[in-house]
Amino acid sequence: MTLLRITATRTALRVPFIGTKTTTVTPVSLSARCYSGHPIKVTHYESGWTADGVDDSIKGIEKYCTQTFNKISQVGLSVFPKDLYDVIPRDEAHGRPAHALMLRSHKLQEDQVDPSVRAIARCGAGTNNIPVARMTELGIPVFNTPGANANAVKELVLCGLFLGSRRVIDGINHMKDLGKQGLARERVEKDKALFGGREIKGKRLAVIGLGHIGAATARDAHSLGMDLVGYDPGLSVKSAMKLPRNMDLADSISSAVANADYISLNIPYIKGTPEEGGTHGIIGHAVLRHMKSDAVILNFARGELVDSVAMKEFLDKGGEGRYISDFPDDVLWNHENVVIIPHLGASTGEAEDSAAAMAAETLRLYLEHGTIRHSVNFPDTSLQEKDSNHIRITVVNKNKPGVLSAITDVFAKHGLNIVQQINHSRGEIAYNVIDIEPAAGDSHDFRELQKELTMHDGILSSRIMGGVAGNGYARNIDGTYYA
Ligand SMILES: NC(=O)c1ccc[n+]([C@@H]2O[C@H](COP(=O)([O-])OP(=O)(O)OC[C@H]3O[C@@H](n4cnc5c(N)ncnc54)[C@H](O)[C@@H]3O)[C@@H](O)[C@H]2O)c1
Ligand SMILES: O=C(O)[C@H](O)COP(=O)(O)O
Repeated sequence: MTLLRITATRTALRVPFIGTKTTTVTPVSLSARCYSGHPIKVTHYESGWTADGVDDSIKGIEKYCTQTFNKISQVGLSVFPKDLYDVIPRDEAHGRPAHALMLRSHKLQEDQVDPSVRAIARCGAGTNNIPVARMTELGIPVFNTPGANANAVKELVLCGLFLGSRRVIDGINHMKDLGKQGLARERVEKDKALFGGREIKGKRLAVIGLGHIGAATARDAHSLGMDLVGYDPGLSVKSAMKLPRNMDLADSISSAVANADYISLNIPYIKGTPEEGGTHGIIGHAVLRHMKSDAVILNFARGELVDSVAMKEFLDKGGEGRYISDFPDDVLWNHENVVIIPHLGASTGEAEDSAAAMAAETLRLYLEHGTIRHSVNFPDTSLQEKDSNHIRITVVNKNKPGVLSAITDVFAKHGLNIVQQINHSRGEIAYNVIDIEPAAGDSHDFRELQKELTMHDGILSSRIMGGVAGNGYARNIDGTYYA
């Protein structure tokens, strides 16, 4: 743990040796925090992740450790400066504690989240592979990368539109069969009648979910001459302004899909049925019965949104309906009116670079400055760094009465003046960024301050920032102090 006792003057912070190890760090390794260019001495409190014991495995680590699940773009990972971050694949970490986790579609288990993990970043949009509700209980922000891969997905949705209107895949497979038999030239003109299609111009597209992907799909479909209807009960003003001007907006999924020739699903997967507030199986019998028998359903959002059995019944009715999906499906995979793609929506170099870079920048902002943006469970929070000798402390607490005043009381008790602070809440959680500026000549016991702060009943964790990277974090796990 960092910063046990600090003796401050107006021009420099001097930290006397108290713990087992002393390091002198310069402002460069302080990740651009502002200590007016004066080197400060930081003492570690190396207790490891037990209340009192010392864990040798974390001694001497003076960088943030970001661990990756899935293959993450090197362009994105290069956002982490090498002097401040070690970035290692999880299966090469050999028990080294992580400060941040980065992943794509890996299904994260709670036991893969070390007690040292301060943040998790999903390089992509959907966070249903992360136990977000549990991370919120543990006070760990989960980030994603809104819009970073939207263009890639939109392009594959457009590809799906064309695949759904022309029997291109069946035709390609047929030509392979004929080629094998040496009959291609002889049969092509006769057999092409088997694979006739229709045009998308003038057809009606229903876009369910008008966020980054849905809005971009609507814009391009408009340029292709399609007639548009959308449904999104949470439509943001920003997204609404990006929609084609003559797009109809429906007040339910059922009314959006009625009369639509194509339906594009672009909504998040949320556990639970629609009746329970989730989106599991949202495209089931109740919605499918409103669809035209030749409707083409494009699912580049999540497989679980569609009730596969209900979809099979719809496709089996003998109409020309089709289902194009980016996700495996045990029921529909070999249906003649189904096209299954192996989750390729975001698999372009551009999208992988952009999502990884955004995730890395977001993690850096949080780890180095305490800033929160693009989080799916924490409130947006940003407090501009003051150009002075301040020390920044962040606190994650339960959003309930009395905790904020308890936090400020601890600072007052330690004779520390808060020069600026911000407190934002979201649902069950609240987050504070607090800057203090010890008066000239004062001596403060930061180890005790952090323990008192963190062990308050309503507090989940705290960080004293600006010391050695990776240190300065303490958690209150069910009344036990981990630092
Ligand atoms: N195939 C892929 O590789 C791939 C890539 C990126 C995203 N996705 C999926 O697509 C989803 C959307 O991505 P995005 O970047 O557009 O996200 P986004 O957050 O920008 O947009 C999602 C929109 O859906 C709306 N919405 C939520 N629930 C709804 C409901 N029940 N009915 C109608 N609208 C609803 C929201 O209000 C929001 O506007 C992601 O959650 C993810 O599951 C898939
Ligand atoms: O939600 C997403 O962003 C997509 O499903 C992409 O997932 P991937 O990064 O595993 O391709």
